[in-house]
Amino acid sequence: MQQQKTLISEAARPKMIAKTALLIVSNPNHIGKILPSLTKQVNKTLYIQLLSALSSPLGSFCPEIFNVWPKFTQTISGIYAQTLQFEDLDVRVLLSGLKYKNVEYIKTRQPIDLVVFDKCYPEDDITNFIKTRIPSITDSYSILLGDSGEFEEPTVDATRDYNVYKHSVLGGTFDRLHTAHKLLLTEAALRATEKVTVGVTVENMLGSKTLWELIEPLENRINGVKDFLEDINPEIIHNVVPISDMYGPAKDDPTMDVIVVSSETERGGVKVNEMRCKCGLQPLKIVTVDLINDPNPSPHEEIKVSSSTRRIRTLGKVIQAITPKAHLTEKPYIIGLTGGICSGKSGVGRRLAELGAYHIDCDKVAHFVYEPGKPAYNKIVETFGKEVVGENGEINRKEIGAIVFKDPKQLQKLNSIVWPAIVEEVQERIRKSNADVVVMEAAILLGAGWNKHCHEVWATVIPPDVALQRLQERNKLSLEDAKSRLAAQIDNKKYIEAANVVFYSLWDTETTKKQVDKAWELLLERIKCINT
Ligand SMILES: CC(C)(COP(=O)(O)OP(=O)(O)OC[C@H]1O[C@@H](n2cnc3c(N)ncnc32)[C@H](O)[C@@H]1O)[C@@H](O)C(=O)NCCC(=O)NCCS
Ligand SMILES: Nc1ncnc2c1ncn2[C@@H]1O[C@H](COP(=O)(O)OP(=O)(O)OP(=O)(O)O)[C@@H](O)[C@H]1O
Repeated sequence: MQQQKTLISEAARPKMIAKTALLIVSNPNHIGKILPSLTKQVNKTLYIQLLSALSSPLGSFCPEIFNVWPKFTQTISGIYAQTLQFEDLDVRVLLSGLKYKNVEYIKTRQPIDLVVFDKCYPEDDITNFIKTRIPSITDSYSILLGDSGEFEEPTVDATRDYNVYKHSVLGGTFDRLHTAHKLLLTEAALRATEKVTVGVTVENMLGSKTLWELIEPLENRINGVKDFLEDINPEIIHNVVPISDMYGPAKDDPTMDVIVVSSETERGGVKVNEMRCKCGLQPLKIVTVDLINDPNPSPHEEIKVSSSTRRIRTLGKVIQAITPKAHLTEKPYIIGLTGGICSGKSGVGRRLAELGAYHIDCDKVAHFVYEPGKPAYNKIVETFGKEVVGENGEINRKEIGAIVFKDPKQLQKLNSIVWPAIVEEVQERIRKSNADVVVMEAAILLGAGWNKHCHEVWATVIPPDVALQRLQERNKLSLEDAKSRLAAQIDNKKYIEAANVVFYSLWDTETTKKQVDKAWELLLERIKCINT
């Protein structure tokens, strides 16, 4: 039989990057050796199946620990720990082969287009294995073979309790499902013979979290948890429900046996039990998982792996697909930059100008079109009367503000004069600039509907309490005045919903600059793709 010698190396790379790969592992301790090159070949999901847990023609090992599922916790934590630095890859360690004897098929929800073995096997055996064991394989799959797999006995912590129960429970926000979440869910699945219940926090529990506005909608978070559990252990029931307090269904469900927490939420587990006692129910067994630390936290990021860090890392990147607008020409590429008062728009605009964009501040353009002899001047005087003209012949903006801010109809009239004049002036400046990239900065971008003139919308946000403080300091306003200015604008969530890219100027200006520099670099790549 001919031995296939392909190793994971530059030469052996399949031509296409796979969306989903399945790694069949005989040595879970050495996955870290394969991952750096493997992560260049797969860009979405990496399933991991321990070969040693399968009855397989490629060889099967069945040491004593495979009869007690929760003993896998340490092995699986070890596997995930080796994947931590590849956070863009969705890694999923499959449990069915571990929990149930004589499992023959490796079932995955995503179709597999690359199969990787950490060891060389005869070619015929591999082909046969793939055909008979992986029903979700695509027609055009590729194979890679590594050379790190010789089975090593997994380590087991003899002091831990490895009991299994019918029904396990856990809770969380589960925003951007990360490695620590996956380990908690895995522990819950390993402990349960029949059912896992997961409580997912609803919006009223999220307000204190960093960048809470970027937390995914409840439905997405629930679906993320369900999808993961269905992949790793489809054989048990997954009951994933919204919770609006820290107890969720765990406070009064008599069928639950065990709650899985981390060392930071252990106290929550104890409180759940206190509540159960009040309801006359048995306390839940508490299984505590250690905290997992982030391999490379930056300043302002948490030491532990966390969803907040993942949210921070999206700043400057595209968070919402960019819809092509057929009515816009490819060049210049126009970015609409918007955000609330004192959110840092001007700072971001200035940095983009330093990087090479043609920056137009629409506030300044508005001042320009009000000037005597400029497009809006005569119409404003015709509409609002000579009273709005000051002694110097210029429009008195305070005077006109007093008229329009107490009467929405008058405001609408003013906007219908000034907005088109601004757009016309902006377009004229863009034409003259001959720029490749234009940044059109406007607080009212969304309200005025100017986003239709932009290829992308970028938004700056800060928490309302910080905006309040900055506004008082910068504009020398009283607390009351600053509050009413803030109350009049749309909230951060609306900006974020409309934005393709978001900046958060909460920290020092250097951190904001880094977000902008990243956004610029990624933008240039995008535009290059469009132009080539
Ligand atoms: C109130 C709760 C649910 C809110 O969840 P939280 O916002 O903390 O969720 P988050 O998505 O951040 O984390 C979910 C779970 O993963 C754990 N976790 C998060 N990061 C890490 C990490 N780096 N390492 C280990 N565990 C981690 C959390 O401690 C938590 O147990 C939670 O904190 C809690 O008190 N849980 C214990 C009680 C419980 O489970 N109640 C609901 C039962 S249905
Ligand atoms: N990253 C940052 N860290 C600390 N302070 C900042 C940061 N960015 C901006 N600021 C401060 O916040 C205030 C508002 O910034 P800036 O003027 O850029 O906001 P803006 O969105 O353009 O405001 P407006 O629309 O109200 O004119 C300024 O006083 C600025 O110094």
